[in-house]
Amino acid sequence: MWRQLPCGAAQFTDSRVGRGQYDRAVTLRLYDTGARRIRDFVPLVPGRVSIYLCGATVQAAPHIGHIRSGLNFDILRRWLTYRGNQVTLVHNVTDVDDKIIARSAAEQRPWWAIGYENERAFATGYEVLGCLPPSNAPRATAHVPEMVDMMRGLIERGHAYVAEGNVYFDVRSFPGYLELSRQELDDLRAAEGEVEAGKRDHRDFAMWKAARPGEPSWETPWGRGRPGWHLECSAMAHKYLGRAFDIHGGGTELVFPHHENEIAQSKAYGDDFANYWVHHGWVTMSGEKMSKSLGNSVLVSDMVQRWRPIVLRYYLGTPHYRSTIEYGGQALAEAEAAFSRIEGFLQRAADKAGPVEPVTEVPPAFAEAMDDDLGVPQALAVVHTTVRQGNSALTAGDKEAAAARASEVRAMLAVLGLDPLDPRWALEEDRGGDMYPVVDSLVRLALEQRQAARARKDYATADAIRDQLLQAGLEIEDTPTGSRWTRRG
Ligand SMILES: Nc1ncnc2c1ncn2[C@@H]1O[C@H](COP(=O)(O)OP(=O)(O)OP(=O)(O)O)[C@@H](O)[C@H]1O
Ligand SMILES: [Zn+2]
Repeated sequence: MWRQLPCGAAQFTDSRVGRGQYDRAVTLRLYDTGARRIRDFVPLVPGRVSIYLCGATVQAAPHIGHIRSGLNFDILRRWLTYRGNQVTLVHNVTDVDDKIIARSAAEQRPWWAIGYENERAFATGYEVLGCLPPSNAPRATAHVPEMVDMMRGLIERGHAYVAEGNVYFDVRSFPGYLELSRQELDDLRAAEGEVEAGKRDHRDFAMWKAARPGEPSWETPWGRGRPGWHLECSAMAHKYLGRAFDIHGGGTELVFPHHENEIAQSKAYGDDFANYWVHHGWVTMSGEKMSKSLGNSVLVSDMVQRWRPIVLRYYLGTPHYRSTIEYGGQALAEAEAAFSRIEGFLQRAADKAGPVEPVTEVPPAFAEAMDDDLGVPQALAVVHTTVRQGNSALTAGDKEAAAARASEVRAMLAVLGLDPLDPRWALEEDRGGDMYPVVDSLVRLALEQRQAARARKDYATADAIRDQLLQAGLEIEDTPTGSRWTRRG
């Protein structure tokens, strides 16, 4: 069952991941799409970092690509917090758009019911995978007055015009248009799709769409209508983060047109807008972007039935944020095996040396990797090296060294949101009720016995164990890295 988790379970406190002191020195370097290079990250206000992340269009439940987006920024946020910054993260919800309206008509259900149902599914998806809740998750439809203010300002300054109840942005009025994506206005073709009424130039874009019968609409000085996608982000970033903020993020496909159009609106309105543009790579399937509209979605709700959420987080959160993740079971099995090695060490260290708390400072090599454009793969290599050192210490009977390594591993994992001893992961047990961990350890025991029977070529016993597990309603999958179990059906 895909269960709603208890409210407030994921309340964020700085102390959970951030114990480092902010020393006003630049440590983090980030790839900025605007500059096309890695830049030193200097927040506008020392010790405070403001981030706007383009969020979900809530026409369907989240696939793992959507959650990767939230996860990448969750790790960035945790690292900035560790470095002593107070981070404000705004992650918007697009709760009205063409696809939501089309679905509402097809299913004969209110547009707002579809939006809210999926908004909850997104929030649960992020939470189940251990993302800290954003500082705010504003909905587009709750910010029509702010959008009207922005449109009024842009019309007064000659950057926008009204035509047949639509409000368009005049792209030729803003000289900086297309600087982010480095395109030439002359090369720009009209967007495909329906022709929009009253446009002066085919490249102008709609900020506001005139009402159509049967569709949701809001009152404006120019008649009833509904927001265009780009306007909501400019208006909400302005409202919650002010005239200028540090980082604007989203997937690479948003660079054009969405982020170009946001920049045009906000800057023409008088805002300085974002100081850094951070775009992440996709989760793909057969090389294509996983996408609700392409129908190649792997839903988070399905995935957590087959994989532990912490393993999914490891799988989705540890490749570099600018890389592509081609979805596949083999990589997931490898992620599970790699994560189990870390967990196994922490467990053995606790058995031998007693429970340990995370150290205050992560090892310097880990910090260096994280500072280098959020180099999570390199940082993770430091985790694995530390695990190996810890295992050697255990073998040598050096409890003190093993405990020290375990403390370091926990501190590094906390920054990545992957500390299995963090109470938040106890929520995982909700997947199968309170008995999940008990069942899991019993089934693992049975699988180990089956493995031992196979190793001594006692295939009758191995098969009997497998049959018993199948009869109990479990599915057993043999992978190169070991056997896994899931519940059937
Ligand atoms: N396959 C993917 N991999 C990584 N990030 C993705 C993927 N699909 C969407 N995102 C990101 O998720 C966030 C929310 O996206 P949104 O709901 O607008 O999805 P979308 O791109 O319209 O998805 P879809 O194509 O599935 O409808 C955006 O930052 C977007 O870049
Ligand atoms: Zn946006």
